[in-house]
Amino acid sequence: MEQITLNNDVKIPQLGLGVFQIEDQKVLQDAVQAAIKDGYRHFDTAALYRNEKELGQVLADSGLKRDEYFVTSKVWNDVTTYDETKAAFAESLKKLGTEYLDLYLIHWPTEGYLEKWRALEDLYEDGKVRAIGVSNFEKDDLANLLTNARVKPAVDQVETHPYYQRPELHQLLTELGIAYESWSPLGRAQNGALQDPTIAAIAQAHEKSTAQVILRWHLQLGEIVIPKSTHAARIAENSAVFDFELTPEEMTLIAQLDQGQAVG
Ligand SMILES: NC(=O)C1=CN([C@@H]2O[C@H](COP(=O)(O)OP(=O)(O)OC[C@H]3O[C@@H](n4cnc5c(N)ncnc54)[C@H](OP(=O)(O)O)[C@@H]3O)[C@@H](O)[C@H]2O)C=CC1
Ligand SMILES: O=C1CO[C@H](CO)[C@@H](O)[C@@H]1O
Repeated sequence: MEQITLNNDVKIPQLGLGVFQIEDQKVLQDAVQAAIKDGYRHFDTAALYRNEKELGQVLADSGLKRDEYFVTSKVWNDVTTYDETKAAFAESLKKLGTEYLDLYLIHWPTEGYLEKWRALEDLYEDGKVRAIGVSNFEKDDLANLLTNARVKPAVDQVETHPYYQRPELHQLLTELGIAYESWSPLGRAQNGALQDPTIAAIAQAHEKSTAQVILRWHLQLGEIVIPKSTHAARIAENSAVFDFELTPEEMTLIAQLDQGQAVG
């Protein structure tokens, strides 16, 4: 699995498994076990997803050593103070059954996010989390955070797919040295991108699926991606994206599909 080096030198596998909406223990177990077999070593959860305990259990039973996989969790919007953030982090660690997180994110820039960031900075400086970052932060939120931060976020996890490409945010994060992580990278399979004729033609040329072309496009833009699936065949398909390359012309054709349309 390819890795990206974050701005604090921590390495993150560029592709991971998102586990939003996988709450059933058996379904989660099957998905994560299938992913591990296919080489996934990066798992993206959140307090909101109500599956940290189940994910922690599968990882603990996987036979992988703790430093062989990367786990992200996120502090939800109902947490608004420094102390609540520390408590939420401790709760996530306990549920995940681990002594540290690889990446902890502020899920949305809602009430108290500067105070929440101070708690994340302290957790980071205490060695409880290897990298800290944000999610769903736009230009103004980032500017405000950076004015007040001691530690620069390592990552901004934001919605991105071919019909919602966000080139300006991409450029800004590149300039700031903050890694771009894409959520709903397949447009949640809801917006038609998986059936797009331009993407289908590119897929046919490479003997790949449209999902693989979309994920490859994200990877070639330097993004971290966390597609979600509960189906073993799709989990395998989504990880088989490191053995082909889109041409500059194909990247341009996909760039032209942007509609500025979010799904989340
Ligand atoms: N920070 C944030 O605010 C947010 C973060 N996230 C994170 O991002 C992850 C991914 O985003 P998500 O919203 O789940 O959307 P995705 O873009 O990953 O799409 C998931 C959907 O696509 C389907 N799918 C997956 N692979 C394929 C394939 N190869 N072919 C056809 N269909 C496929 C899945 O179905 P099936 O499972 O049936 O295979 C599911 O319905 C989440 O799990 C979560 O970790 C998501 C939303 C917000
Ligand atoms: O992580 C998340 C999963 O999706 C939800 C609905 O789009 C988001 O609100 C949330 O941020």
